[in-house]
Amino acid sequence: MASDSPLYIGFDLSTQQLKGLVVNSDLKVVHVAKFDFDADSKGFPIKKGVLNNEAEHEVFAPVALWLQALDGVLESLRKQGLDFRRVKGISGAGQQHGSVYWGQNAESLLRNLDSSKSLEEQLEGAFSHPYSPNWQDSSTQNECDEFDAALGDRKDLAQATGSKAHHRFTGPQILRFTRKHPEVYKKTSRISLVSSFLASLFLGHIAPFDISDVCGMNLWNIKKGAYDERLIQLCSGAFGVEDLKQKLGEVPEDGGLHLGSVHAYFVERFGFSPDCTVIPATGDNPATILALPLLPSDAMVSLGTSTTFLMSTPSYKPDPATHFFNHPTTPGLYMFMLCYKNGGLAREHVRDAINESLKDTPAQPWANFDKVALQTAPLGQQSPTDPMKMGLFFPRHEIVPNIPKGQWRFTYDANTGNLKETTDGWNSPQDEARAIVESQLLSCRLRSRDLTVSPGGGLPSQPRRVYLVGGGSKNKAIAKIAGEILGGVEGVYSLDVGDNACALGAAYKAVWGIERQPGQTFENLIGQRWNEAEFIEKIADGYQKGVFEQYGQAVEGFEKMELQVLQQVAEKGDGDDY
Ligand SMILES: Nc1ncnc2c1ncn2[C@@H]1O[C@H](COP(=O)(O)OP(=O)(O)O)[C@@H](O)[C@H]1O
Ligand SMILES: O=C(CO)[C@@H](O)[C@H](O)COP(=O)(O)O
Repeated sequence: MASDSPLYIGFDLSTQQLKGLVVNSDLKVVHVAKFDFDADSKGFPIKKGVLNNEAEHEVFAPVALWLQALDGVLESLRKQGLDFRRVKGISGAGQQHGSVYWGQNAESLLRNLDSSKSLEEQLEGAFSHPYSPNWQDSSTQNECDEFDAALGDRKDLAQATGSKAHHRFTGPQILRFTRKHPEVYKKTSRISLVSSFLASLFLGHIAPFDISDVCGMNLWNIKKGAYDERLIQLCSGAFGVEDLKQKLGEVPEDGGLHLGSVHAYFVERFGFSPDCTVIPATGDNPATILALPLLPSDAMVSLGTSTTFLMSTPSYKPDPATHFFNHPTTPGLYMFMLCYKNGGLAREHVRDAINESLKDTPAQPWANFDKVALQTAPLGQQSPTDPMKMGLFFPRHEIVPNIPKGQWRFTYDANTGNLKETTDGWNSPQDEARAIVESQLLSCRLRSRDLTVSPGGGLPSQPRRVYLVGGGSKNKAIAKIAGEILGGVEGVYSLDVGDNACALGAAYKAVWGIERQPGQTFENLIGQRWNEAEFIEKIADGYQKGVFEQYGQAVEGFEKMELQVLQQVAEKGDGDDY
């Protein structure tokens, strides 16, 4: 490639870090920089990127932290030798659902950014509220109940917005905000999602919401392609519909829209070209499905702080247990998603417990976890007549299903259907390495089975391929178990970019936004340039006859186990009952 050929940057503003990844028009990665919130930030008492108010089940992140991180990542890219003049387009991905509350002076502070000062110095005062509610927050049960009831019940809400009410969704969060901080809400000029916040910084004015990420609010009526008036009415509380609509702003349909040129701050401070164009940033999960030309028969599992299961599909089949979003680039397609709060951090608890029980601190912290997980038989069954061991391991209030934190261990006899809550026969924590991975993946299989089809040849319904992405995708033990449980006729794959899939998807979105021909879809453009042999690697077998069917029986027990736990917590007046 010529030394002045175009480059594109995708940013990923996730829970624990901000990444910036640069690609060329051939989709090859040429630079990656990362700012780890806990390790690299100064002045924020955060842990794993967030702050907690346990008493109210609140989880939130300081917005100024992200300003510090953005200058930090751009500085790292400069040190790596990135020639910013070549960057033709920028897009991004933000952790979903988080909201940023801008003060009255926001537009003027953004417009007048001074390149001799840092973003943090200049914009610290641009917010009416210094914190962004995080997707791990579960403070909004009352508001969720009101959202579910607003259109009838949770099924009706899911039908309209793609999801039932969820604690982390922005609509219930805004409603709670109007009640907890009415004076601050009154002084708020605009509300951004984390994705549109990121785009706003580059633009130097407040960017609109993205057509996919807006579906994570419980406010957008997907089939109507507009805000749902009844939900806006509810969410605006005492402040009125027009006021809220003005705070939220318009939502352009085109995910490749040219929002405008990068602000002079970035031109003067880092050497961007003044005609570098900002393309809408989307949610981190929608961006992840853009990291490759994903087919409707494929599944992606993102093993980040959260575990998410993602598919691209032409069918809109909303259900209270799942999520549907508009596809980030392609009208007529949807993104199907399951999201587990107890993903990476829950697996880390088991990993640490195993290392502790072995009194070992291995150089590769996952070494013991992996060894034990692979030594354990599927479902802990030494022989087919043994009962299956299965459990739920939730150090945090879980989303799917809505169950408060806790641990539950069961045995299940698939022949008799007998399910028993017991720790008998469990060797904890060793048995939990395999059990926690199985638990997360059995839940994915249970909830995605209606979207998968038989690949033919008499094989059972399953994905064509399973792609693993996110921090946990480098773990071969998890990949092996994923293939055994989810299947995948062609196998389990990881992306060459490892845990940077989300930033890569954002960078590809920028390539598409700038280089597409009129009417050219994302799939078409990326599909033509995609170099499969170079970009992905098969890391585990997928469908294996026998074990796949064994896990098929386990799914039945797993469903029963969840229902039993849901009933127990409902009797205690905790959680809810879908
Ligand atoms: N070798 C590994 N095996 C399993 N999990 C891992 C491994 N390496 C990193 N992880 C997990 O990856 C998570 C971070 O994933 P990442 O996708 O980078 O985060 P984010 O959610 O912030 O985007 C950590 O919580 C960690 O548990
Ligand atoms: O809440 C969700 C999706 O609904 C999470 O997936 C967030 O989008 C944060 O993701 P990571 O930081 O784990 O990537």
